[in-house]
Amino acid sequence: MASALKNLSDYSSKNLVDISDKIFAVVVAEWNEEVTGSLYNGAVQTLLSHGAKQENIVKVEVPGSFELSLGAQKLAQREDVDAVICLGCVIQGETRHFDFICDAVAHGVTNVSLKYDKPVIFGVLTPENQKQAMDRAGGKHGNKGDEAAITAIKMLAL
Ligand SMILES: Nc1c(NC[C@H](O)[C@H](O)[C@H](O)CO)[nH]c(=O)[nH]c1=O
Ligand SMILES: CC(=O)[C@@H](O)COP(=O)(O)O
Repeated sequence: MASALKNLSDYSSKNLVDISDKIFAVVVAEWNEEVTGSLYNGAVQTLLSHGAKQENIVKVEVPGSFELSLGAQKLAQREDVDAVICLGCVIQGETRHFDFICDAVAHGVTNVSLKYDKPVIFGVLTPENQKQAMDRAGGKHGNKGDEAAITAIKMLAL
């Protein structure tokens, strides 16, 4: 369902697990930092509002979304980390580079999650332009960071 039809920050908080002792690693891409910074703020606020402790939220920055997979792997392999949230924004350019990055990070993040049997959340925007990105980073369609954080919490219930 398109974000235009389902706000990214519209979710149910029912029946969530206690996350007061859970450690969340958040890997943030530096590319499009205005957008990814908003995603990060949304994710952290969502985690805190559901009982996570600030000291249990570990932030790691990587250069771009392509590097999110390796950043996620380095954190997922830590026994003390319960879930990893990957945040990025890949904006379409003139060439097919966009496709390769998006495909690589989607597969890479999935592989890390399966390898370490932990939630590794794909919180990566793949917009056509800056406006679409901002609309999904705290704008009219909500915040992808909120969605990524609540997804991590829900996956911890499995
Ligand atoms: N164009 C965007 C990039 N490009 C950089 C790649 O992610 C990567 O860092 C580079 O190819 C070196 O490996 N990254 C984004 O996150 N967003 C973009 O729009
Ligand atoms: C998604 C990208 O890497 C993008 O910024 C590259 O732009 P272009 O395809 O115009 O080189």
